[in-house]
Amino acid sequence: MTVVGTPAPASAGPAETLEPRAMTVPFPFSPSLLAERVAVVTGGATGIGLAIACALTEAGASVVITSRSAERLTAAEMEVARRTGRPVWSLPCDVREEDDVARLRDFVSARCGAAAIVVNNAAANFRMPAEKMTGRAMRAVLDTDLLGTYQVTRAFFDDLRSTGHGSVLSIGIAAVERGFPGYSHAGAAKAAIASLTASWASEWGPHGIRANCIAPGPVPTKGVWENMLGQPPSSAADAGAQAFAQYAQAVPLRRLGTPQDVAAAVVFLSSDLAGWITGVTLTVDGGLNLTLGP
Ligand SMILES: CCC/C=C/C(=O)SCCNC(=O)CCNC(=O)[C@H](O)C(C)(C)COP(=O)([O-])OP(=O)([O-])OC[C@H]1O[C@@H](n2cnc3c(N)ncnc32)[C@H](O)[C@@H]1OP(=O)([O-])[O-]
Ligand SMILES: NC(=O)C1=CN([C@@H]2O[C@H](COP(=O)(O)OP(=O)(O)OC[C@H]3O[C@@H](n4cnc5c(N)ncnc54)[C@H](OP(=O)(O)O)[C@@H]3O)[C@@H](O)[C@H]2O)C=CC1
Repeated sequence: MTVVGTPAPASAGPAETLEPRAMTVPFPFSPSLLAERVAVVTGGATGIGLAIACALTEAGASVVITSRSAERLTAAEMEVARRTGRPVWSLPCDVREEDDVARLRDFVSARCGAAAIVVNNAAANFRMPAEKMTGRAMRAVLDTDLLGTYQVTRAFFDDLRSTGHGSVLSIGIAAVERGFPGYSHAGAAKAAIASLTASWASEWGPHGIRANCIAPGPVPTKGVWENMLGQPPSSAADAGAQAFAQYAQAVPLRRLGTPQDVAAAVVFLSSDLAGWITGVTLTVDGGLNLTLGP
């Protein structure tokens, strides 16, 4: 059984070993909480998406993960099985490509049945000053984060409705209404995702589909290190690691987030425990947004 905040395995790379740990508590949900439910997690082979796939699996769901890399997906299948003792299924899919997304829907349906839970976690990012932002750069991120989220969710609409308890969860970013300096493309995409979520919640509530957004604060995954900060640090003495350690002191709860912090919120919001919660953006950031002023 995995736990929330499970320490990284001995084989983990430097980025994982430097990840700050949550308080270690037993997996808090019943293993039958999501029994008979089928879940799809985009970007589910790494970082936060992998933790979400593990947590949904542990809560009893049948989970399909997807990303562009077949290699990473195969490794993730093994990792989920190792951590949970249960299988997941995977299919490469670029969320920007409509044909890929249609294949994904057919694959999920054939292997597991109608999806009741869709987690839009796939995203792309790179630092670029706003005045240098080309149309191609803007589109690369909007297509992945925003169009991908819309496209995947819409493809599964009939499935979500047919289950009678559909749940869409999209991963945003905490305090996005303040902008995202250096990443204006990702900030715009994530802000739009919060609006999409509210529209879906209103339009699809009568169909029994809930739609919510989770907005994490900083979670030092390998993806963040590689795409936003350069190479992962080689040791805790590395300047990047030191900067993160300092950043953690600004957080009221005095630590950065872990993928498991976000995954626990996903399991709760996906389940009937949250059966009357829809259209919300839940911030998961240790209180960091409270320090940013009015
Ligand atoms: C607090 C933290 C919050 C959030 C965290 C995360 O999201 S973590 C998630 C982190 N995970 C990830 O990010 C996942 C991995 N990321 C990726 O796969 C890529 O970043 C991608 C999907 C954006 C590439 O999309 P693609 O194959 O369509 O790209 P392309 O090659 O066709 O280029 C299109 C245009 O984009 C530009 N441009 C592109 N890349 C860079 C760059 N590195 N550098 C600079 N610029 C870049 C470039 O201008 C190019 O136009 P040009 O100059 O040719 O006219
Ligand atoms: N870590 C953090 O501090 C924060 C993260 N977030 C959000 O959390 C989510 C997960 O981030 P994190 O785990 O840190 O980073 P990762 O880089 O580990 O996760 C991003 C995932 O998206 C997948 N992906 C990227 N582009 C595509 C695409 N076109 N089609 C399908 N899959 C794609 C990647 O897989 P592949 O390359 O194989 O396609 C990767 O698995 C993202 O939505 C991110 O914006 C939000 C706030 C803070």
